[in-house]
Amino acid sequence: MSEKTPAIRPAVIIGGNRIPFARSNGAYSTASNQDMLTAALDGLIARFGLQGQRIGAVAAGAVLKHSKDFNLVRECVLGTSLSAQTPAYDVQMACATGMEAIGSLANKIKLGQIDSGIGGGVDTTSDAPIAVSEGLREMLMELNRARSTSARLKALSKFRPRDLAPNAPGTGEPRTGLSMGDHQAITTKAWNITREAQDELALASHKNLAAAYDRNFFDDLITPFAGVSKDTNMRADSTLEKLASLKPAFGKNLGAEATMTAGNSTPLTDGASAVLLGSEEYARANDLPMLANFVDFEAAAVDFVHGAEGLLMAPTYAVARILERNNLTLQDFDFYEIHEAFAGTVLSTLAAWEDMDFCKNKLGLDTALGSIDRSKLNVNGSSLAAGHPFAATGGRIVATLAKMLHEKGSGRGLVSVCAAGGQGVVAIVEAR
Ligand SMILES: CC(=O)CC(=O)SCCNC(=O)CCNC(=O)[C@H](O)C(C)(C)COP(=O)(O)OP(=O)(O)OC[C@H]1O[C@@H](n2cnc3c(N)ncnc32)[C@H](O)[C@@H]1OP(=O)(O)O
Repeated sequence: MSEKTPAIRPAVIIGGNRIPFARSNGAYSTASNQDMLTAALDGLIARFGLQGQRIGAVAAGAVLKHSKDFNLVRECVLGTSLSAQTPAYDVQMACATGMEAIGSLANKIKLGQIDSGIGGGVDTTSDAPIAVSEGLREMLMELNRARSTSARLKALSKFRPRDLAPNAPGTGEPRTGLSMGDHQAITTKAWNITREAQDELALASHKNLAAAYDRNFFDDLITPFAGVSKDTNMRADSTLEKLASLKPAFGKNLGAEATMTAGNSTPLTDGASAVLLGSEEYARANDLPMLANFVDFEAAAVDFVHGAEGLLMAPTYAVARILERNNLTLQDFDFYEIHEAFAGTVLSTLAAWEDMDFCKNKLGLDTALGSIDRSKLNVNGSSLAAGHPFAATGGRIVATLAKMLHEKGSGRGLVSVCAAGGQGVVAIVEAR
């Protein structure tokens, strides 16, 4: 190490805040990304007394955003009581946005570049950006440039009624045209994941989330927003019988083998989250709690376009690499937070880690990573129950896990988040 290389120091998770997540076109149907992320930040600021503070950096993002939100996160910061001298930037890595934002801030803290940071994300599918068609855009741009009546008429003459059809974003992968659910249906079938196993995982997610609310676990992690105080997708009264009765929503071409339903898939969701990180010195100087250390994170990507791997399987690769780098085994964890994009995603991921061929031939390991103790998986519920506002999920998971580790007083947690485009980000968090 050269004399100028900065020393690596711990990045500490101080705490988090999110607004309750709401099903799309429901309670937050008139709220914008800016409204929701600002609310999540406001709650964090109030909880930790950050009013007027210049934070080292705020990093967050949204998967779906309007063009007017080109500087979304900085605009949100300006709408809060943080010092206006707080720099902010947008991050976008599909559903791994929140993880990537938090990880990049943790690295800056570790290197001594900043003392404090707020990472998170927001998304709304209720206020999804609807773009005009290419034909209408070209006509409007020409009209805008026109300097004479004849030029304006010429531009207007190019209008075609069909150009009024709007372009709304979908959950389709641009390179394959398949929805993420249809991609997962292929993977779910390839790994022989049964409908029953998916429904059981979905039910456990709802029951675990409801139990966490019942023991007031979320009291210092969530602030109400727009009259909502709990995740609106949560169904504490869901049953295996009801889940078993639902029709397939994805992989319908698989006929009797189509196992993915609205009950074992995440719903489209609106929401926002924020997590405060800092150095130990910052936390001590500001009399703030230190819940856990954000130890390390790793990203991976797979070639799903040519069918070499399932769209949402990148975390299996990232986990193999982060374990090796940290000299850990898959069993060295007290909690596993595996984002439930679909129940089939979690179960395919677990099956892959248990599979000798996959671990040897795909992950390049000597042996299988093995199985995990399922009683340590998503113990306070996950995305199937809470919902999944794409970029906000990472912040929800990191804040939840840090609090779980703090309550336990020791141990280590593994985070795994899959993302569109065949990507994934995983992380290790440790109790202090
Ligand atoms: C983005 C990334 O980078 C990576 C990722 O995370 S990938 C994941 C991205 N997310 C997605 O792709 C979203 C996928 N989800 C969807 O598109 C939609 O939610 C969906 C197509 C699955 C379902 O939509 P929908 O038809 O509107 O569902 P919804 O009406 O709520 O539910 C259908 C039925 O299931 C029932 N149901 C749903 N969940 C239930 C539960 N847990 N228990 C009991 N019943 C349930 C509902 O009550 C409803 O029943 P009825 O017909 O009797 O009223």
